[in-house]
Amino acid sequence: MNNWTGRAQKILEDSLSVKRLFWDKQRENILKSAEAILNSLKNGGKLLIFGNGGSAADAQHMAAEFINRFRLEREPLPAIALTTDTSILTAVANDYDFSDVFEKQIKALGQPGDVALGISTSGNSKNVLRGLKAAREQGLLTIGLTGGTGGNMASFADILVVVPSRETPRIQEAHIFYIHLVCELVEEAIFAS
Ligand SMILES: O=C(CO)[C@@H](O)[C@H](O)[C@H](O)[C@H](O)COP(=O)(O)O
Ligand SMILES: [Zn+2]
Repeated sequence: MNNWTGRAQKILEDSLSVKRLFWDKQRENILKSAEAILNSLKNGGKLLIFGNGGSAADAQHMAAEFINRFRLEREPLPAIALTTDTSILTAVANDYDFSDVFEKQIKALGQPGDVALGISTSGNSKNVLRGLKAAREQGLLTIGLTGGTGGNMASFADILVVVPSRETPRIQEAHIFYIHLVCELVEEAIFAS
């Protein structure tokens, strides 16, 4: 049998310390971005979320929490993951380029006052950067959820939320903490009496 206990323990410790460091170093940006989402929703805006691979799953996960419910019984909140319609994704990628898949949807669906949340651990996925750029040009508030150096996301994000790690899986584990934290804070602010 493999002796995985030590290795698993190390992965756990790394994951915990990245999350702790994330909170310690990025508290201000985390809370500022949650407030921006809250203000948008309170004023009739919506949240558009996008990313690749694990971050596409995170985008869908977050949209589901907003539309269905998180911890409170309450009315749905408007959020759309731009990662789910395979007809749109394949048509745009096939006819144009994969780097256009989020930009086109932002142009079609984004309204001034909405929030665009682009998720990329490297901060360098072209389609995510193009989505954020289009969102900014269209008057949306842009949030970049990233890791490491933040890559090129700083150029297109009004608020940059950076997980201080260079390990994609550890960054993603902190991203899901961020997503649940934002859902919980926003839901309580709107619905808890
Ligand atoms: O979940 C993982 C790795 O943990 C992968 O699916 C990962 O998300 C994909 O390789 C993405 O394409 C990486 O893109 P990005 O985070 O650099 O924007
Ligand atoms: Zn992953």
